[in-house]
Amino acid sequence: MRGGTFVSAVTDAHFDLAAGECLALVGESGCGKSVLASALLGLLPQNAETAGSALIGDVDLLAADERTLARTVRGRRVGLVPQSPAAHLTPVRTVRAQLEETLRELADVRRPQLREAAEAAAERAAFPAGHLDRYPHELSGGLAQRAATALALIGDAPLLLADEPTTGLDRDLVDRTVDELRRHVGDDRALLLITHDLAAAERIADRVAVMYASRIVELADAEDFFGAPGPRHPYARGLLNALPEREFTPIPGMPPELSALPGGCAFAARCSGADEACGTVPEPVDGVACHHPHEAAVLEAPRA
Ligand SMILES: Nc1ncnc2c1ncn2[C@@H]1O[C@H](COP(=O)(O)OP(=O)(O)OP(=O)(O)O)[C@@H](O)[C@H]1O
Ligand code: NI
Repeated sequence: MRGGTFVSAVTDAHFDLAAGECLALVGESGCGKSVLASALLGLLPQNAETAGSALIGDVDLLAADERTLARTVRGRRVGLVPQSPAAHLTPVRTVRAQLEETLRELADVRRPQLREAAEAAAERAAFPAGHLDRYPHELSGGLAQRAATALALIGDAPLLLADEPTTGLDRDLVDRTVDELRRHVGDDRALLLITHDLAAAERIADRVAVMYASRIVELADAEDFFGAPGPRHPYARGLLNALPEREFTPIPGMPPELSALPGGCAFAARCSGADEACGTVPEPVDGVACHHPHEAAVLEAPRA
């Protein structure tokens, strides 16, 4: 940033994602989810600094040059449903033209099959055929979202990043969209689903990663996380308890500024269980970065 300050947008993120698996990445607005996705596509701003590696097969996405990223990675090995589809669609071309171009480039479809293939691609993302000849500015937010999903599915990429793919959709369309993403993943592709919609995450995720103030603070099996024993990190527990169908109690306070992170655990200021141990950054143990995690089920004492 100007003035020599830094935003620590993603810190020590460590996870793997197998073929056939869906990992949901959840966490408060501004915690670093989209920056993490941008890093995997080589789409960070020019002045961003990265360290570490992100491997897909033998390609390190953080080290790959622009030519490799443009020709072999984006769309082909890593697909993206962008968070702001209206800003990613080409404003001066119709949805049909963009679908057809993508089909030509990524799936090698040629005339005369192109028209039918574009309609089939639109259908997969519930984009109505009657709107295919519209320009992006003529679409509602939800329609732009579906156009972006249709485009992202075409390349059959082994890794699909879906950044809030259900924003602006009604519940039944949310379910339909995430089910389609899940089906697309099948047994041989992987899905990183970034979402604020915990019900959507519960519906299709195998594992859940919870991010707080740039760090992944919990990585858990979806079944354990949403069912019993529930989340183990106090922030993750608070996130679930804030749901209307659960306790409907918000987490008090606000997350810290990523340009001025505290020295220790970033959640300590909002945590009722914090003590002097929380003055240091907790190392992840069994997927949970907390000094006082809620006990895992197997460790829980039998009830009398
Ligand atoms: N180009 C940039 N320059 C400076 N800071 C940035 C830039 N892009 C993102 N940030 C900052 O990085 C942090 C993480 O942003 P990010 O967009 O990844 O959040 P997010 O978790 O995706 O939030 P949301 O749920 O609202 O989409 C934020 O503090 C944001 O202000
Ligand atoms: Ni985001």
